[in-house]
Amino acid sequence: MTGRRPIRIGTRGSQLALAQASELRARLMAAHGLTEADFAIEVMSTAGDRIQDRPLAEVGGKGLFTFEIEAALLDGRLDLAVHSAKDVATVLPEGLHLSAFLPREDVRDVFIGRGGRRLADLPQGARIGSASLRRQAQLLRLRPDLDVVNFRGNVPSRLRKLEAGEVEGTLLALAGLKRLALDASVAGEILDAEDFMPAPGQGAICVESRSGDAATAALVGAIDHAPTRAMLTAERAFLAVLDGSCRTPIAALSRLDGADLRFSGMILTPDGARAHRRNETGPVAEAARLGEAAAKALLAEAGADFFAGWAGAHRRP
Ligand SMILES: NCc1[nH]cc(CCC(=O)O)c1CC(=O)O
Repeated sequence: MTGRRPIRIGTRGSQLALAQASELRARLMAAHGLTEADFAIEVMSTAGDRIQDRPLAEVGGKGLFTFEIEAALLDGRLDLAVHSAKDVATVLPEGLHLSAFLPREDVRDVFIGRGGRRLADLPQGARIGSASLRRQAQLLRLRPDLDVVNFRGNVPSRLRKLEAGEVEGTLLALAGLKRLALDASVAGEILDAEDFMPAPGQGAICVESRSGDAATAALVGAIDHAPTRAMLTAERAFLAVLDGSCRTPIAALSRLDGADLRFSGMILTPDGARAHRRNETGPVAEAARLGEAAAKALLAEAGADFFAGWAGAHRRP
């Protein structure tokens, strides 16, 4: 690649985003015999980074962490962008596609209690910080007495706020802690993914690029991880059906079992009082259909009144 302009990778500037960009670069270097000098990591600020004082739900979740980066891709200022798959909207801007998925990290959430406290040991009414409606709903389902308050900021700043006593506990994705090498030092309670379901896409990193850019597609296609792509295809199809219909908490879980994909999807009311879950199993090749089928079944099962009461509550990552 010597003599060519560097491959420009767009990313947000959080520590987690930079760790993800480094991971992508390392995989591309290994696959193609490239060096760091062949890449330029372009750090970009997004609306999601700048708006810290309001719940994401109020701001409107879709594309909040990706819009500026996608505009730079479309303008040709970037060759590719790296995102947490969880933050990527189901409908991409015209002209962009997800050209690769990296091997998925752990999908589970971790409860981090002040002083190492576990969820079951929290006092009545304890204040828990989370900006995620999905986590709020599942937490309240287990512990309706808890007081869930909005809690924004990147992973290290949330951990600092917890330590400072702003809240008694918080929930984070284990994947993020691992990528920041914080999983060993942060005493957390790893929650079983069956009992406390992850967000669609949680723990996966995806690469976005221009649909017509064959050179970039070939470059990143070499590191595309087929099992992760299959799981994400089911989860994003599930989300795509529900996104247009509701703004309630949404959780999903895919497991690969030989040639089969076992998909579970769940919708809840934000207070956790009602929840519907649906499982669909079928060939990996039908991943999208499994996710869609689960979503349609849930829409039918939950009924219009399930969604009506929560029209003002937006989905949050
Ligand atoms: N909503 C922000 C966000 N997007 C991706 C991750 C974590 C890493 C991942 O799920 O891949 C996080 C932080 C968190 O939920 O703890």
